[in-house]
Amino acid sequence: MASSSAKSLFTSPHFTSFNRSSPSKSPLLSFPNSSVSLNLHPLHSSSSNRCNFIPLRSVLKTVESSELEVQTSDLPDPTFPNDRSTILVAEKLGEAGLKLLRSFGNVECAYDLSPEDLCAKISSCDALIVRSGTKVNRQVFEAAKGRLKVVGRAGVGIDNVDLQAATEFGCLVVNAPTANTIAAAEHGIALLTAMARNVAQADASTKAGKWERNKYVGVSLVGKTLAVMGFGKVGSEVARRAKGLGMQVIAHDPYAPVDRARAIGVELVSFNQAISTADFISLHMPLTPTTSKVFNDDTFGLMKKGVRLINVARGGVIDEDALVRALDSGAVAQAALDVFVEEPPPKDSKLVQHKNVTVTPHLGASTKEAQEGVAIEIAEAVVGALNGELSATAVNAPMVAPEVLSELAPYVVLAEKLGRLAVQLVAGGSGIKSVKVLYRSGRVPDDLDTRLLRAMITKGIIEPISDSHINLVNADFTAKQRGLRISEERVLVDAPPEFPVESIQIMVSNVDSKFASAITESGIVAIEGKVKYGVPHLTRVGSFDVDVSLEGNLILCRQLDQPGMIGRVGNILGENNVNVNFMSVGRTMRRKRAIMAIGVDEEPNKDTLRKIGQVPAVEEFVFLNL
Ligand SMILES: NC(=O)c1ccc[n+]([C@@H]2O[C@H](COP(=O)([O-])OP(=O)(O)OC[C@H]3O[C@@H](n4cnc5c(N)ncnc54)[C@H](O)[C@@H]3O)[C@@H](O)[C@H]2O)c1
Ligand SMILES: O=C(O)[C@H](O)COP(=O)(O)O
Repeated sequence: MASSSAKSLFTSPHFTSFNRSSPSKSPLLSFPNSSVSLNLHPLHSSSSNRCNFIPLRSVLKTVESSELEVQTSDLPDPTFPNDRSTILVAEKLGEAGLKLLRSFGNVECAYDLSPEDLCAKISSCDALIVRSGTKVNRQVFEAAKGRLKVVGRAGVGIDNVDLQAATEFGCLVVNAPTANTIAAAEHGIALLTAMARNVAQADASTKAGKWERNKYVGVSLVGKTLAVMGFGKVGSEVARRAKGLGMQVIAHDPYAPVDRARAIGVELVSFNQAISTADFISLHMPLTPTTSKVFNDDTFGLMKKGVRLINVARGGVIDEDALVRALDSGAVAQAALDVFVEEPPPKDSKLVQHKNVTVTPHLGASTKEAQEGVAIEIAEAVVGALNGELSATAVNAPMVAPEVLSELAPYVVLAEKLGRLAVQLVAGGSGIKSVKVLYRSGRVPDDLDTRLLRAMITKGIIEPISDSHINLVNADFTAKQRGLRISEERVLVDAPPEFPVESIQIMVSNVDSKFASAITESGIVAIEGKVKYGVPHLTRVGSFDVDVSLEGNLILCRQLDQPGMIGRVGNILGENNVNVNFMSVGRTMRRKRAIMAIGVDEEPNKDTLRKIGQVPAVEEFVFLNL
């Protein structure tokens, strides 16, 4: 979205800045020009927020009294106002969640879409909700053409979502990590007991008219050792239940707190110790590059002969061919599997057909209770994200608590405007590589969460000079991709701690400036701002103190400090119908040099700017678009 004001700013350097000692250079940096937009929303990049804010409590209230039916294909209601968000639900979701979503936006339920159909639909959707059966890959984000703001995974595992691509496209990914924990743990225990007593095989045999009491003698659980691999939410619930069955439980999890394990009487051990001492091994780790095929020929070789394996985590943590070999050789006596590398697995899968294997079709989360819970959990997360709230279940963005978000609100505006000013002060061709941000605060550094401010500074620096749309999700990634290094320092100062930030200073090194006075004695472009009575102010430019509210646009003007300058420049602006909203003068010494900072509501035309440049005492000036 290129605005004409931004274009004229960047393509008319002669009239936007003027420097007697060093004539202005070419337009800013070498990136394409783009929009000038301001937005507090951490996900939306344009200033038009498509969603109306509805507090979640009132959404829930609406849901309770709603009569809406669940339908499998619910095209957007044409009577809905156009600015409602469109939410595509691509896999079956519990009714309570659907109702909550419908009370907020246009909901289309389209299950079993082919990858092509999903890509075709996605460019008209603001949010997408899936379970484990839909691959949300890079093609989906590309096809979304920037509209998709949030992907909601109605469950825990996010291995079917390309998080890197989501981040690059500035799309938030949220999941529903808690509502199906018990269901998955109960399914793990169901598989453990069913496998130990051959329930599935005996059931099939009996229904086939046989009576095979000797063939299906099982093994007992009491006193046996169970290794829980991955001691997270599901793993620890499985451990708790297995202890109730009289099993010895050990666990392996490199990241689990020892205290939590100790509290339920579980010993955390190494990977090798866990798999070599266990009679039963239950898998509960996520599928990641590190855990992919971690159960393979080598590791099966380390296990006790005749071990029994349960997997309700992800098929990909097991090398399935190796498991077939281990089952054939008897190294693994039995396996009970809910999840597979490919889902559904091929009909002739040797693993699925193996006589010592019990299988279910990824049913771990499939209880009525869990599905309703997951649906509500994901609907709340998606609605919250579309409303600009940062979800507690965000997977690819820093989580910022709502109270932090609200107290930082005015500083977020300040941060973006300072970033925007800093980039415009840099002379064309300089190329910004290194930016240092200094936060002065009355709070100890650990008490100041600056991730949101850093993201907004990045947005301010990059958006005016590129096509990128920056939000909290992709700010760090985009900065890195452009070779822009943003370092931060927090300094404790004597200021009231009830305000999170006293001042924000942005320093850009190794660049020329189109306004030489913005360069400090140490040769860096530096500006500083503060929030005063809730309004962002520019308080320092280079070595000059100024005080101008950051609203509208800004003219910085360096002149010889002499009487009548404010009147002269003010007159030129007034004669040309440019309204001055704020003005301040900062000087180094009486009757030496001064900087005049003038806030203007309108963008002065070229002629007006030329007239300011022609005032004899004016040494340099720059027009900056906020
Ligand atoms: N079958 C189902 O329907 C179903 C239902 C729910 C969850 N799941 C799957 O179960 C798994 C666990 O879910 P959760 O909710 O407990 O997640 P969780 O994040 O609470 O727990 C995962 C645990 O695995 C640990 N871990 C990570 N890498 C590990 C490694 N290399 N070795 C050992 N442990 C490692 C983590 O530290 C964490 O404690 C996920 O893969 C999830 O997708 C499946
Ligand atoms: O990771 C999960 O939450 C489970 O595997 C459940 O997946 P599902 O939503 O496809 O049942």
